[in-house]
Amino acid sequence: MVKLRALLAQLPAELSAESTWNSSTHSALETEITGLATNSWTCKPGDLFMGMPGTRVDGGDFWASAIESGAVAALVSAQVPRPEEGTACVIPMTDMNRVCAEVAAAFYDYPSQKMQMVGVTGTNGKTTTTHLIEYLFNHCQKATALLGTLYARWPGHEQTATHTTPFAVDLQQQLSAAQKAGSEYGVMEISSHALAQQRVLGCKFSVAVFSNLTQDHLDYHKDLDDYFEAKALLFSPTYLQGRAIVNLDDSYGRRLIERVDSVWTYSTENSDADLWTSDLVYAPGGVQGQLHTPSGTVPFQSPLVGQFNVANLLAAVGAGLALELDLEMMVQALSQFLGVPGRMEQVAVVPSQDISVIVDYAHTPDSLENMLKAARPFVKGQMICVFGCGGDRDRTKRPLMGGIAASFADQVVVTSDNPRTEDPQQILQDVLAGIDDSVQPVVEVDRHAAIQAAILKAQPGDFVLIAGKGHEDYQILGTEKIHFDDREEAQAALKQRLNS
Ligand SMILES: CC(=O)N[C@H]1[C@@H](OP(=O)(O)OP(=O)(O)OC[C@H]2O[C@@H](n3ccc(=O)[nH]c3=O)[C@H](O)[C@@H]2O)O[C@H](CO)[C@@H](O)[C@@H]1O[C@H](C)C(=O)N[C@@H](C)C(=O)N[C@H](CCC(=O)O)C(=O)O
Ligand SMILES: Nc1ncnc2c1ncn2[C@@H]1O[C@H](COP(=O)(O)OP(=O)(O)OP(=O)(O)O)[C@@H](O)[C@H]1O
Ligand SMILES: N[C@H](CCC[C@H](N)C(=O)O)C(=O)O
Repeated sequence: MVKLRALLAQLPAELSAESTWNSSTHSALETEITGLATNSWTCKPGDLFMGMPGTRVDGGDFWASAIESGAVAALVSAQVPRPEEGTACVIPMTDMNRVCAEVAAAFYDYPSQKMQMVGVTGTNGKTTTTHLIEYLFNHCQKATALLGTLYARWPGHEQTATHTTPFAVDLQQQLSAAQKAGSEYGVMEISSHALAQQRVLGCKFSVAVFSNLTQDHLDYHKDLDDYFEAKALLFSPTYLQGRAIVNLDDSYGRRLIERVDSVWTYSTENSDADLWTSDLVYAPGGVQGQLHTPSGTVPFQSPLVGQFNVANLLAAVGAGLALELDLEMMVQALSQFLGVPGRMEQVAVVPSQDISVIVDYAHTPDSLENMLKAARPFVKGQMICVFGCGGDRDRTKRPLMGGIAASFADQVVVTSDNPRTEDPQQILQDVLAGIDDSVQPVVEVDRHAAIQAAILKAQPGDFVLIAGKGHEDYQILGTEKIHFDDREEAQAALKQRLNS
């Protein structure tokens, strides 16, 4: 608990829109704040309400409802109409995103600065790399918290995540709980949205990883350069106070290297990098080779498949070495790390089936291509790709993904992903626009029927790759969220196949 006056005193002066307090502010300033809220509906007595400007409404306009629910005071954008003096404590501020992050970090007493933090950004690979880091660090006896797309977890605790990077209040609350539960290290996925919206402000990172930048989120970012600039923020002194670990094989990674002082590069094949691999042998059971690092060269083996996963493990080992973890111990742990739910996850039934079924979270052009290329060497028969594209998200990636599926798979089944509020048929048309007329994809708007058809029609030796939803256990149709899990759907279809 902290008095409002003490909390506000920690904010940079330029965030206050007015230099003097009015009389209703004075009594609130001496009141203890017991919690923070950014939603008027969930505001509790003793909370400080922060009204966030959104795309639909300005949360600040709901200060009256927050105060009625017991908020001690409200911080709002300067343009929000305020009450008459003496009625309620509503304080105008200049940049609510920044205010929210700074207040949250101060309220929870800067938890990230009591841990060694690793931030991972990039279009693809964040979830896999953060899981690898968590696994390697814990294997080296370093209690580590993980915050990302799937969940937030630390010793003795796990909760499902709603966003890749939590909003500032949840983020600081989770870091504080993780630190109090004994986490000495923390690893986080950091989305470009989070950086653009300053959700992570107040966090300091000892290590920041850049995996890659390819097309996604052009509904939110103006263009790829704008998307890159958002990701590059993580490597500025505002956040990074240690070493950058950057993918030398990625063109935006090479651009980033020019901007950072302390950097280790990694590459799956380029010996100019600080961490790189050679003598790679890929097999259905994983990959093995030589790992070259600033701490020496060692043989390694991993059950993960695909060249992109070699890049992910290089990034994870780099982060560990930057924090002085033992190379031999990390390499030993690599051989035991089996993967992440919904990433190249094999679906199997008993008795064993005559086809392979893989569920993967590829939902960008680059990851779809990587996934199909990684699987190809192991496909005896035909490679069948079932996929769709999310609604209310980057539309320009749809035809690109259609073209990639048609080029790299033998059969394409175009279906729905999470249509959200868009017309599902229109999304299918956007995907089909990228598929050459000579290809004849199966088009089935119902994802359940699409998965079932692909699995039932597959011939012995075929590979069915179901892309886009990975670990997700829901489907968003309109504004409704229903239970839907690609792995369960595939299992049911495989059982039907065995019984038919
Ligand atoms: C584009 C974007 O980031 N939008 C976020 C934004 O939504 P919005 O602009 O529609 O919000 P709004 O409805 O106008 O409301 C504004 C504020 O008023 C408040 N409010 C509203 C009504 C009311 O009665 N009372 C009240 O207090 C709301 O709580 C909110 O704080 O503010 C909302 C609440 O803070 C967020 O939930 C929402 O994220 C949406 C759900 C979202 O999907 N974001 C995605 C794109 C995202 O951030 N994704 C990245 C991952 C990307 C990756 O794959 O790399 C992530 O980090 O997860
Ligand atoms: N380093 C990589 N480069 C390219 N593709 C990758 C890489 N790692 C994983 N992929 C592919 O991208 C998909 C998503 O991987 P992952 O969940 O690790 O990425 P992410 O960055 O966390 O994605 P998101 O932020 O959208 O949750 C995987 O299922 C795989 O197909
Ligand atoms: N974090 C990503 C996930 C996309 C997953 C895909 N299944 C979809 O719904 O488009 C996003 O919000 O763009």
